[in-house]
Amino acid sequence: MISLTAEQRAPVVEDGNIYLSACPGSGKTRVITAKLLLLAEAQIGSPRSVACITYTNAAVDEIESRLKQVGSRAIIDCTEVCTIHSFCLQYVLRPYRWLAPDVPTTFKILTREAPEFERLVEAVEDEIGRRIGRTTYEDYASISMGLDGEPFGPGIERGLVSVPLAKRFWQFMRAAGFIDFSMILFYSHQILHNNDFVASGVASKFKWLLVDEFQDTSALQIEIFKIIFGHKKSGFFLVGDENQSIYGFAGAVPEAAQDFAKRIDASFDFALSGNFRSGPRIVDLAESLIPRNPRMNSVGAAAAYVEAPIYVHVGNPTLAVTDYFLPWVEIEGIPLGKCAVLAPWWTNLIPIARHLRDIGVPVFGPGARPYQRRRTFATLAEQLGACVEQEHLLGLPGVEKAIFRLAQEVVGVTRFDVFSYEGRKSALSLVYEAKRVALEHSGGLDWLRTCATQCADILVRDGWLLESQRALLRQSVDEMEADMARNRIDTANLQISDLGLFANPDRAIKLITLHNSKGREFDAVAVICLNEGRVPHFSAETQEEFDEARRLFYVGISRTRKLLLLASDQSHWRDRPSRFIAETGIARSN
Ligand SMILES: Nc1ncnc2c1ncn2[C@@H]1O[C@H](COP(=O)(O)OP(=O)(O)OP(=O)(O)O)[C@@H](O)[C@H]1O
Repeated sequence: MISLTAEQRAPVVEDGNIYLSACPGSGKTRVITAKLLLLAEAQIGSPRSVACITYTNAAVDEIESRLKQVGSRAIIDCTEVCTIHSFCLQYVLRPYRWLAPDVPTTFKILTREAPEFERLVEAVEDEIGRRIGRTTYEDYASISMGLDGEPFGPGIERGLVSVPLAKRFWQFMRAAGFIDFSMILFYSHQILHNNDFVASGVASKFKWLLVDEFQDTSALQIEIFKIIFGHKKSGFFLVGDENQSIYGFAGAVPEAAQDFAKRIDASFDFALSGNFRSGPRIVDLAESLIPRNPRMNSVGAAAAYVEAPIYVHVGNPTLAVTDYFLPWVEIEGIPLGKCAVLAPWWTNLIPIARHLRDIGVPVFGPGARPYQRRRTFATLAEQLGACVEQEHLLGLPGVEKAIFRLAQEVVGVTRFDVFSYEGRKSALSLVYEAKRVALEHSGGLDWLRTCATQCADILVRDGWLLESQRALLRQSVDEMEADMARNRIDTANLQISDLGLFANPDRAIKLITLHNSKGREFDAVAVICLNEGRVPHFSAETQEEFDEARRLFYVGISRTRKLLLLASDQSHWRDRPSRFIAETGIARSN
């Protein structure tokens, strides 16, 4: 069974709809898993299930693996752990696509990483004779379809993508047989809203819906939940932290989340205030920034962490990492793989990643890869690079996933049989070949070139690639080389282990944006670029925008267990440290 504290157990054993407010590090995942087990056990023998809807695929994996450790087969069969997008795909959009005529018949999901994404953006920009700028792709990637079917998001707000252009992009997307993540929600909502029998079917299937990170639920998701709730067959267990709501720009509406909880008459009597992650000095700092009621406290092993947070104001952000953070983690004996540098934007992280790589510090994050991740051979090469170094074969599932992705991208087919005996044999052949090639070519680039040719032979032989596609991997290595030349990488010194690092980042320091750090934890964290104009962003005008920036800062500082370094710098607009530094009351230490 899962061990819980009294405050964790209380909402688990309570009946009825609940909105659980939970502080950072309070074990939300543990509580949700315990609740899921309890509710699913009651469904054994009935056709109904319990859905647990989480924010990311990583959270799905974590809950599923915990379930497998503690739940019986019969219980697990009564659960469905998924993101809201896969929930909608599985129970609404795939089975009832014919009720949404705008959705292509056999649609695929367009992600930012798919090569078609950039091609479609280019087609739209071509039409108006505009050249692709530094941020064009990201501007398009930031756009979502709202409840009313209209585009919204930072790209629109900044005026870089007009509404007609966004709609043209969507038109091209659908014509090419794709929809994006926001469309999954939009069309699912449309189907549920217009077709009572579909909504009733979903509500009948799920006795309970457990929703994690409820504070960042978008208006569309809430409308979907409202429809399901309207059938009066399903209960809701909502878990969230209103102080960690950071996705307003992407459509999250914290007040709408609270309104929904009130509408379903959820009990607000439960709160988690024990933080198992961060030491008391870090908790005090977070409390100065955003006081909670009840107050957050360090509990368990975290209560014994003694280090106080440090604040520095330096010449540039890289110095904060090299001159303060790295020496500190070394003195404290914290492995690099358990450290993270967080910044407001990924563009802040790129020069730091490059510098750290140049001085031999293994890094994982934006700008760390010397070539573009979406290159056809990149993922498989990285997985194989990781296996070359290992005696054991724990990297095999990673190789299988890479073959799966490759077949999907290149051949355009979904080959689940990769995860069978045949796939395992191919993966093993690739690993042995990669190891053999490494004996002959120890330099990263030579290894990459030879491996691409040999791997293509194996993949064609085993039927994962077509004969006509044999040359693609080798061509992809040429593209990777061109990327590296553009990035002025010293390819003569590229090691196989440099490639392997991206498949197996355990020993690398993580460079992450504040937004992407949500839900993660590290032993040591440096939050950098804490200047006015960055946090809060210079475009912030309304109180709500300032409040969201404060919450973003709060998410960042609450990711660490032991060490916290905050840094502002002189390289930015007016050099003024973020107002939130003063709000924490932390003294200037240099
Ligand atoms: N009852 C408990 N006993 C011991 N450790 C616990 C307990 N509950 C949670 N923890 C530990 O606390 C840490 C934080 O848990 P978790 O990651 O679920 O936090 P969270 O509430 O999701 O945090 P955040 O919202 O900040 O992401 C984990 O390392 C977890 O193992």
